[in-house]
Amino acid sequence: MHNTYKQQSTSLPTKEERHKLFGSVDPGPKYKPTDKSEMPDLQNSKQDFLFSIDVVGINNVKHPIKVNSSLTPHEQTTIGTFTFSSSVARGSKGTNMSRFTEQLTKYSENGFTVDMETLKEFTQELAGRLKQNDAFVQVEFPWFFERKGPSSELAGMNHADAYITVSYSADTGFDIEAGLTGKITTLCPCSKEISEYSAHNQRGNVSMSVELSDDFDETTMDWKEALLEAAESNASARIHPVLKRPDEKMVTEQAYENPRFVEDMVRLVAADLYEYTFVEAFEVSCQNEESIHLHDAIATISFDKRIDELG
Ligand SMILES: Nc1nc2c(ncn2[C@@H]2O[C@H](COP(=O)(O)OP(=O)(O)OP(=O)(O)O)[C@@H](O)[C@H]2O)c(=O)[nH]1
Repeated sequence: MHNTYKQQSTSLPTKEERHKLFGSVDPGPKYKPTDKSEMPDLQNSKQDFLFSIDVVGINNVKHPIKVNSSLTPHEQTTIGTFTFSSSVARGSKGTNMSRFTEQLTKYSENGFTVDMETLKEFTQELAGRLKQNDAFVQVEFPWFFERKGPSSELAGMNHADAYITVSYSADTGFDIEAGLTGKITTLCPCSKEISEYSAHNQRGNVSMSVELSDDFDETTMDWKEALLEAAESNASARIHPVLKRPDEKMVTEQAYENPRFVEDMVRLVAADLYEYTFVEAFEVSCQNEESIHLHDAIATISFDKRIDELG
């Protein structure tokens, strides 16, 4: 099969000869077992290895995933970037790293739909597969959603970067965190105030991490849409893939009517997250890519409703 696209050439040495030319050698004698049952299992050796390990595993694992969404498209295939880990006790040498990707493959056999219930099941099962009391899974993915121009209603695709983390412990159960970074337009209030005309603006990156309440039900509420709305509805303007002139005029004027400092952004988004009943604690950051500087402007607020009080 592979020969069908190869040019028949007599002017070059054969491929084997070429490999030897560049240093390949014949295999030497081999004495170590090739049967798995006869191979030493170093990572499972038991001894006092001085310290327990908090986190051991693999990251930067890219895999296709399916994501459901309240916005169009309601189902999409995107790329998940996973981190898998667990702790390892002082008396064990290491983890069994093949089991992380082995389980990912099992879940992917019929298409891996990443939602919180499935990830909880995945994480608990992973702890069992690793023979550990705990496991941790994080998946980050670009989440796509349709966005229409405000006047023309011409649609295009935007995306935000979303993540979910699930920590499982046989003793304490699950901890779930979700987050989203969405892009927005901000127009500088100072620039608007002091200038005879115009105002400089920025592309802002609003990053939100939320701890979800125990009774959060993903089947009745899409947390991705809620976080995106918290970022975009408080911005000077939303970002659009397709804008005709009437759209552009509306977006430009809307930004001028709603100027925002980076501080304004984090405070306004914090207010929305504070009002969301499904959020127990949150962190919101904004990073504005300045158009009149080479540097960015940043601000962050952290708030835990169980501990912190307003005022
Ligand atoms: N524990 C550990 N494994 C590593 C590390 N780096 C690579 N590995 C690889 O992890 C793989 C082995 O995974 P295991 O799950 O222990 O393989 P196994 O013992 O055949 O699998 P089980 O039968 O499920 O126990 C090998 O390919 C190792 O080389 C490391 O830093 N620590």
